[in-house]
Amino acid sequence: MNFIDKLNAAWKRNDSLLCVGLDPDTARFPAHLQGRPDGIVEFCKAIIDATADLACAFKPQIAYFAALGAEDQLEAICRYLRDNYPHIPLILDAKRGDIGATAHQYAREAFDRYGADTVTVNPYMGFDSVEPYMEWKDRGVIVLCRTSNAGGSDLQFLDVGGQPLYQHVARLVAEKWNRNGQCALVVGATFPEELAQVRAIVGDMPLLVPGIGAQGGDIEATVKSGRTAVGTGMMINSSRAIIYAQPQGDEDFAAAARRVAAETRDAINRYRG
Ligand SMILES: O=C(O)c1cc(=O)[nH]c(=O)n1[C@@H]1O[C@H](COP(=O)(O)O)[C@@H](O)[C@H]1O
Repeated sequence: MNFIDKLNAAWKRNDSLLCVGLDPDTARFPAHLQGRPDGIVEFCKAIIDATADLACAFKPQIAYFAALGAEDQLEAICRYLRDNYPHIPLILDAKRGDIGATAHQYAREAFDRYGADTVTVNPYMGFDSVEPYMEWKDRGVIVLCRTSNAGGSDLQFLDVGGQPLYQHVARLVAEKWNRNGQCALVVGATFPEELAQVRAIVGDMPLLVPGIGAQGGDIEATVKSGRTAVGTGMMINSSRAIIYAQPQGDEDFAAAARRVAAETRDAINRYRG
């Protein structure tokens, strides 16, 4: 099954547009997992098991692993996801961008080494820096368009021929780059008006939408701006607000993550129409 079909099935199966972000910061781990050589794997497995029926995707962020030289733990987590939850898309968040020959190696890393269903890429170097990922026709390519951070406006809002650059990127991907129907775009939940603009440009193309939760994006505005006619179309990511949810009563960290993930999924579903 290709990435788009898998995503469509996951939206339906779990009645969810929630993507659970795996950004494992060991300093924020519960005491019993700190200092353990397999601490990241155990932390992420517990989060995955606690939220898998609530999520339409999981998104590990590679920097949290690479910074610690813990790529072996990222491999183990990706394997765990593929073996136990093969119906849930695995998004590798790497945001790579480089010349074609190097991009091909990054694509091998994402798709062959980690077995990701899809990967985030940076379009700044143009089509020949993104094309190598498209050789894996059953995988997805998620192109940065309108990022969730304030500084995204520094470049993405520059006027190019009467439209902001992020709209140009949306058109380019929708009309030219998406030859195999495998592309998606990143649009931040912190900018619902731009999200609506992008949705109007790209039709039903899936959007990865980070920025609810810790970054403060408004769920109602996000869903109303980005949903498709059938009330799907988005992987709405929340990382820190879920994986570091404060336990209540005698909950453990994974139960707290499940509680917040369920609340978030339900809040999203309220506005899907
Ligand atoms: O591509 C991404 O996932 C991404 C794009 C973007 O514009 N903004 C953004 O926050 N992200 C990622 O989404 C996650 C957001 O994490 P939280 O703010 O903790 O929910 C992080 O892994 C970011 O690297």
